[in-house]
Amino acid sequence: MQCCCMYSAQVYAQMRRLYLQVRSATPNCSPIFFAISFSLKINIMSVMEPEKTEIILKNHLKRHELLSVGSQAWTVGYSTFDGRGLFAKRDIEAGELIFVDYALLLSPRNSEKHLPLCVSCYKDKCPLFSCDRGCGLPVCSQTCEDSKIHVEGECEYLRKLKPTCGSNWSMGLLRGLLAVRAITLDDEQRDVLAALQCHQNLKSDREVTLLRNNVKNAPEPKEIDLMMLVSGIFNTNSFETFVVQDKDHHTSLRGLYPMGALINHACVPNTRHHYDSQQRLYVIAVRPISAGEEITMTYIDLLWDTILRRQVLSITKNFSCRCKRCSDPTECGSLLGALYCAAENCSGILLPRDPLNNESVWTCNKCQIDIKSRQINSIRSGLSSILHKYISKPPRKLLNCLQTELSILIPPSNYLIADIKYTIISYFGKIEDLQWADLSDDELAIKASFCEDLLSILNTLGSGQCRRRGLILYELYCTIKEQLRRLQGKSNFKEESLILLKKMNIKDNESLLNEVINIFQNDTVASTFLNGNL
Ligand SMILES: C[S@@+](CC[C@H](N)C(=O)[O-])C[C@H]1O[C@@H](n2cnc3c(N)ncnc32)[C@H](O)[C@@H]1O
Repeated sequence: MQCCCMYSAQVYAQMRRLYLQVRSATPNCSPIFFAISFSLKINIMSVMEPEKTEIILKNHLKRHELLSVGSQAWTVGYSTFDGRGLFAKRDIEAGELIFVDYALLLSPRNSEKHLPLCVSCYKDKCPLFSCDRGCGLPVCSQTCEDSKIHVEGECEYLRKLKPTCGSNWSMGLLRGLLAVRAITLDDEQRDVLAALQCHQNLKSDREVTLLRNNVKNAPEPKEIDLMMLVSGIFNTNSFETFVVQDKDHHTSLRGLYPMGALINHACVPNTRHHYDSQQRLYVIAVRPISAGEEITMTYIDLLWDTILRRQVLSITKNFSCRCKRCSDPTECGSLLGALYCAAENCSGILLPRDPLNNESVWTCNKCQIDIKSRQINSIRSGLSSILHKYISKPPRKLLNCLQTELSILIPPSNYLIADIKYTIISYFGKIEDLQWADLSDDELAIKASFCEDLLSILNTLGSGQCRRRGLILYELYCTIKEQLRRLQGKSNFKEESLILLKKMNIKDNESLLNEVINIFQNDTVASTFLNGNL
């Protein structure tokens, strides 16, 4: 879902900004807010029963000729997480495609940051003009203006409402497009919509207001009800999807995928997902899944610690995660949340006694001292603000801070350290002034060792063939390729290459690339950064 990983330096920087915003915003959230959300109970009464849901989902897939894809290894059932979920009907192998889903609704994101773009092809790097029919939306070509989906959908409805923008196109209408598209769904599509969960407090009038502010005739009350319902369903279930424009550029959209919307979140999920060029959603097993096991995906970042993951899920998705990883103080042995013990001369680490309780004390594994949650929160806020100061520094400076100050303050297993390592591997060899030729041999070795550290965290978590593994493996592959290239002129090239690969515990570099290719097959976004390797 929001996991949504992209991989250009520019997009990574955007992700970081969002991440830091969330991170700095969460400590200020009222404890009452968390108390309310943490007391949410399993509510199986408010959702459609599994059997009926499954019939509707199958009809939806049939309509888009996707029912036979993936040999129907799934079924719908009640979940121990909340409501319904998808379950394996038989054993599923690692790497197996479980299903392909078609978006019931696609919409541009409603913030100006992601706009403007053409409402038909979703491209944003082309000149946009107002649709000649007078609907007030931007298009980029005659073909886009005449596309059936546009003409018979939002264009016709908007003209009835009489847009106020005259012969121009309107940013407000573009931002509120989801509300308009909700109205254009046919009966069968509305049946699918009715099968999806809607958190009442995730309903938003944002799109409706944008629409009303930009038309002469207000939508009817029952239309507004439907628009509000769709906003709630979207905010409960939507995925971030992408339209690839060129190697370095893709536009971000929101998509409602009925099958995807039935998958619950786990902090170590058993699937990964990606999109093809028609924004169809592919869900693939990252490890073997046994018959009867729930099929899960992650809505957020695997490398975050429990406190951050649960806070973000609570704020953005309105539920409190109680998965296996969240319930384990060591996070499956990864120690991503560990903090240094503050007691004098103690080299132990602090971990929560009960990670599902926000008020839990934290205990040192050496001196057994107990630290109250209030103190833990202030240590975390302090570390976040220190990191905030460092994270905008140029990557070489950041590396220096990591090796000096930060490594004294934060245990090596902590997610903040993992996060900085990920930032460094994303920049070294990839951005201006830090191209491969600019990196010293030592810097190459550091990048390789950071890749190994991050892969080791993922192995400890048991996250299988996930996308993040693919991204890190690709960085490792490129780094080793450059290291081998530098050895080429040497007389003892063969021996030194073997020593290098042995040190990394790798048979040959091409096997890394093969694993990357395996993970990213058919993934349109990944193919843009894999430089023709797919
Ligand atoms: C995309 S829907 C998943 C399907 C949903 N359970 C249903 O019955 O339609 C997301 C919602 O499912 C619930 N959910 C998903 N993962 C969960 C988890 N790990 N723990 C608790 N609730 C979860 C939350 O209510 C969340 O807002």
